[in-house]
Amino acid sequence: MPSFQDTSSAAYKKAQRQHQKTTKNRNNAVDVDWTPFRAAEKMYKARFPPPSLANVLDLATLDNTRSEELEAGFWVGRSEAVEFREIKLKDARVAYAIPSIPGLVILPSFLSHKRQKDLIRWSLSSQARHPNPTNLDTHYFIPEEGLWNVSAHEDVIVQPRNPDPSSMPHETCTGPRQLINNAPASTDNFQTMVEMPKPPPTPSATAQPLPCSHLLRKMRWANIGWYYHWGTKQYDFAKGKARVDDVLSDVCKEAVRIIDWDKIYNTWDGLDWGDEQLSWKSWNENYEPDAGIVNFYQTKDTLMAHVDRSEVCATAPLVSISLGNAAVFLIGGPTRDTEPVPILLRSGDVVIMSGPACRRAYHGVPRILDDTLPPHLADCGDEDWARYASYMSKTRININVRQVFPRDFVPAILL
Ligand SMILES: O=C(O)CCC(=O)C(=O)O
Ligand SMILES: [Fe+2]
Repeated sequence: MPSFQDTSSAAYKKAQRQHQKTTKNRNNAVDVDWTPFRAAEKMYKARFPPPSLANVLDLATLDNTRSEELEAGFWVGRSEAVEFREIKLKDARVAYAIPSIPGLVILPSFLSHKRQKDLIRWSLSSQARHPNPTNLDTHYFIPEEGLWNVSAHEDVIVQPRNPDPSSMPHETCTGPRQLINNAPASTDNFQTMVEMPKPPPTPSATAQPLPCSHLLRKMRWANIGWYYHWGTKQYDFAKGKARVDDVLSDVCKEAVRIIDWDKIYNTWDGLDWGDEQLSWKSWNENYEPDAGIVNFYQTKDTLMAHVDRSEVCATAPLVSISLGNAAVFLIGGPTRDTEPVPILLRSGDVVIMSGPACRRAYHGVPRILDDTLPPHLADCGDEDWARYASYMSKTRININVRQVFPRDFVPAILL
């Protein structure tokens, strides 16, 4: 048993004291915003008592080749925690569908160890840099080569943008991603969305000069493809589109193509596909990712419940790649009132969120599980990997890739 779960250990007692100190003056009034989703988030987020993972679906426990990885980390869930359906992939491997969430497909350990390393390298050294915005660009003069590449040579001090403090609302650059309820995008409101002003975000008045290595720990996201405007929660199509890297695009297409979507959707009638009726029949041929985000989580970071509804296509697969430390992922239904299913996502796992129900399901990441970096990503004496291993020891990366438009919709802006 890990020491923080052993009630007689010093580590447990220390956590208990800390918990008592921080909760001493807390107002215990009934939380008016209480929902089943919020309750689950709170439970998995808690530092004390540490959450039990007994109800968390951990598909890695079914795979003997992952036992070393499971033994190296403290946190393990259960394969019996949630009902699933096994789906044979076209290459004889298996994926898992969750009957309560139509369109959710989990491909455990889909990426080889080498591919995981390649995508971690790509995230930090190729994607989190100009011309792709990151959360830090608004607030800091980030060097064009990106923080990762610059700090390989010298831990230079990065200067804040220092705006006129009297002219803007207070905003910080490090907190969790701000998630507000935006109207879902669709082909009907596309033109209105394009015309809506997208003012640049305001730099923080309080950002201090910081060394690259320190700022890297504050990096939360890097943009992929179509530029996302966080202020309006809409894509800023007028800005054009950055290239989606071929390697990433190929990984995502491979994940979508290896699934026989008939096996997924044959069992589900009654889903409301709107104008995108039977669109899954052609995903194997025409799925094409063109936008996304690389999420960087440090072990204390969380991602609150949200729905990704900025894409004009509301049903095409969203491919979500997990790298580094493991996490608890929660996914529920169309409101926060649906009790979410907890799923343990480990490095190399791919999740596909597809179809009208799953793409509109609330989901979030309440917990990054510390000390779960798998042995194959740890420092192996390879000089080139050592810096990645050190950064990844406290990090989870999620590459979240989307197709913005339905295949038969060609917006005027693209003509
Ligand atoms: O980190 C994850 O697994 C999910 C990320 C996510 O939901 C998002 O980027 O919209
Ligand atoms: Fe999401």
